[in-house]
Amino acid sequence: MCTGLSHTTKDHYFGRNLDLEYPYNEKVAITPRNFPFEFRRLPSLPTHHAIIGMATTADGFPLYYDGTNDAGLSMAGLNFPGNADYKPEAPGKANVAPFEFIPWVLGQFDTVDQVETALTEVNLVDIAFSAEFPQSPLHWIISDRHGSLTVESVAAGLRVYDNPYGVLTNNPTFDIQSFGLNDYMHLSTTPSENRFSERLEFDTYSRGMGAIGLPGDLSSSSRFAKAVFTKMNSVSGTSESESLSQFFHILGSVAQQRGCVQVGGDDSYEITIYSSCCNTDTGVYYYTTYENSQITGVDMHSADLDSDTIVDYPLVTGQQIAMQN
Ligand SMILES: C[C@H](CCC(=O)NCCS(=O)(=O)O)[C@H]1CC[C@H]2[C@@H]3CC[C@@H]4C[C@H](O)CC[C@]4(C)[C@H]3C[C@H](O)[C@]12C
Repeated sequence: MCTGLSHTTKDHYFGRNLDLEYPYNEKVAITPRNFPFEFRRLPSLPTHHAIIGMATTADGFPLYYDGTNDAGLSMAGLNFPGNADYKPEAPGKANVAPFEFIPWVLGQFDTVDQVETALTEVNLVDIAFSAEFPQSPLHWIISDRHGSLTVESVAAGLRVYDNPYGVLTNNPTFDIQSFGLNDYMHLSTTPSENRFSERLEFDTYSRGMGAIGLPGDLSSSSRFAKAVFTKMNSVSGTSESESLSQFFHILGSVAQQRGCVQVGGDDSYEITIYSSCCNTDTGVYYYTTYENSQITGVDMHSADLDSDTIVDYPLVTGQQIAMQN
C-alpha cells in the first residue's frame, strides 16, 4: 500500500509513501533531457523534459515509481491489485505500456490540463517490462500546483477523475474512495459539542475529540480518509523548512510501522520503505527512509540536464544521529 500527496504552501510539493515488505533497489534517478526514451508501441522521445524521482533502472530504462519534471508536473504509481486491467493494443490510440506511463507523461507535458487532454487518446496496453519485472497493477496520481488527476485502467476502460484532495492510496476504485468520505463529514478539528442528546451531559475531556471516528488503521480506505482529513486541515508556514516538515508529517499520519501489517509469511511485514517530497518549483527531491529519519535531498539542477545519461543516487538508509554532547 502506498499514499501519494500533492500540497501547496508557497511552492508546490509532491511525494508519496512507498509501503512494501521489501525494497526493489530503488534510487533517486535524474533523467536528463537528451536521454533517448524508447517506447514499445510509440515513437521515441529523443528530447523531452528532465525528470527526477524514485526509480529502479533496468536495462538502461528508468522504471519510475514517482517523479517530477522540470516544468513542475508530477506523477506517482500506486498499487491497485484486482482492479487494474490493461488492454490489448488498440489501433489509432497512444498505446502506452504501464511502465512507460510516467516517462511518457512527464517527458512531454507541463500541466495537468495538457495531460487530461492527451489521456483521451491513451490506451494502457498490457505489455510487461520483462520477465524479471512483470506487470504491476497500478493506478496513478498526476499533479501540478493547480490540481490533480487520478488515472485508472479498469475492466470498463480508462477512467480519469479530477482529484480535488491531492491524495491517492490504493483500492478500491477512486469513485468509491471518494464516496467513502461522506461517512466522515461530521469530523471536525474543533472541540466536539453535544449533539447526542439534550437530556444528557458530556465532558469534553480531551483535545482532538472532534475527529473521533477518523480511522487509524492502515487499510487503504482508512489511510485515504486519514490523509485527506490531515491534508485538507493542514496549516503550514511557507518557508522550505516549514513546508517540508508539514509534508512529511502529513505522510507520517499514514505511515506503516513494522509489525502492524503482516503480509505473506509469519515474519514479513509491510513498512514505509521511503517517504518522498519533491519541491516541484525548485526540482529538489527530498526523502526519508524507514531507518533514516533525516531528510536527504537531491537537486535536479545540480545535474547536467542537457546530457543523455541517467544519474542515480543510492538511498542513504541508516540513521544519521546528531549527537549533542
Ligand atoms: C509495489 C509498489 C507499490 C507498493 C504497494 O502498494 N505495495 C502494497 C502491496 S499490497 O497491495 O498491499 O499487497 C509499486 C509502486 C511502483 C511500482 C514499480 C513501478 C515501475 C515498474 C513497473 C513494472 O511494471 C514492474 C516493476 C516496477 C519497478 C514497479 C514495481 C512495483 O510494482 C512498484 C514499486
